[in-house]
Amino acid sequence: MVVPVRSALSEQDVERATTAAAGGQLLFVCLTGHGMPDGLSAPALIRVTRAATADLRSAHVIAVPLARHDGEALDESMLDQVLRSYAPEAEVVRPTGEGDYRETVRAILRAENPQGTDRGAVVFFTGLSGSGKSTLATALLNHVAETGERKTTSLDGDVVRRNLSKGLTFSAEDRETNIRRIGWVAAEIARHGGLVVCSPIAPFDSTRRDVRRMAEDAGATFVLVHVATPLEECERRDRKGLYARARAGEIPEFTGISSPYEEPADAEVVVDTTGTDIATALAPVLAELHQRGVLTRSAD
Ligand SMILES: Nc1ncnc2c1ncn2[C@@H]1O[C@H](COP(=O)(O)OS(=O)(=O)O)[C@@H](OP(=O)(O)O)[C@H]1O
Ligand SMILES: Nc1ncnc2c1ncn2[C@@H]1O[C@H](COP(=O)(O)OP(=O)(O)O)[C@@H](O)[C@H]1O
Repeated sequence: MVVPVRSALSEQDVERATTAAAGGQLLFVCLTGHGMPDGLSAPALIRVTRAATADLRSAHVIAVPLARHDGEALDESMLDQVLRSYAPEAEVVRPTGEGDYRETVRAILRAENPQGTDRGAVVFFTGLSGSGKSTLATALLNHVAETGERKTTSLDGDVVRRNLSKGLTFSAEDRETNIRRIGWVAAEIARHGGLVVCSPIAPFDSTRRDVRRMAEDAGATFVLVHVATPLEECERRDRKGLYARARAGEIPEFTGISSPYEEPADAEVVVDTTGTDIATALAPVLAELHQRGVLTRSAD
């Protein structure tokens, strides 16, 4: 009997396979190639399969790096060939995943898929220069430092450009490289359970969506915050005098003046900081983070 495995086996799956094998050999084939394991990493798929079948005497667990292709029919026929090459005469038992999991399997699934504040998270502020991204990011980081609930990392636009992205320009290509680097680092930190607060301009919709995908593929919660303070207000603030210089033609490709900012249509939170204090502007961000389980504690 041969069992192709793409996700955790339930007790009922194992029982069905054992009954069908009627004392004969059982071969569990973990499909570990790209796109095959369902919601698990390849090593975790092997571990849960070993745990689910630990009590079986005549069972073997092997891993086959068969990757998912474009069509279901092709995937099925490749799988069929693979199974037949390992066990030419064997009947195939397909698991349903329905039923209960053994405690050892559940423990692995829990560790692989952390929930609540154990789960990594990326809070990504985007908006024009002077919109309030750094101020709100700092306020959020201070809030979390005060509650002591989670470990945090800040990836602020200006700071990243002095370190990780030193030497990059403000061309569209370099901005994209800059944001992808932020996304990659953020996803790696979040993969290990950290809370990452990013605050670059990130003017392009497609790059922001890529960053969301990177974070979510790392198993993290992603929250996009559009700091939607209008250009007129950012320009009125002109804290660094950059808008005046951009208007005077001294800074080329300045966001909002001579370089585009694509407003996000997929932001979880939108805040306009015009005429509001910082705590008021941060409130909807905190509400979203509490609602998503990223934070649970309140500052006193
Ligand atoms: N041409 C041009 N356009 C926009 N911004 C400019 C430019 N040149 C320098 N600066 C300063 O760089 C900060 C933005 O850097 P980012 O890395 O966040 O930008 S981007 O996401 O790569 O588009 C931005 O900082 P913030 O004001 O904190 O947003 C500016 O101070
Ligand atoms: N409610 C608010 N939230 C955030 N910033 C505000 C608010 N009201 C006024 N500001 C001011 O706006 C400016 C925003 O600057 P900054 O946070 O550096 O923006 P960015 O990082 O988007 O360039 C700061 O001088 C800040 O004090």
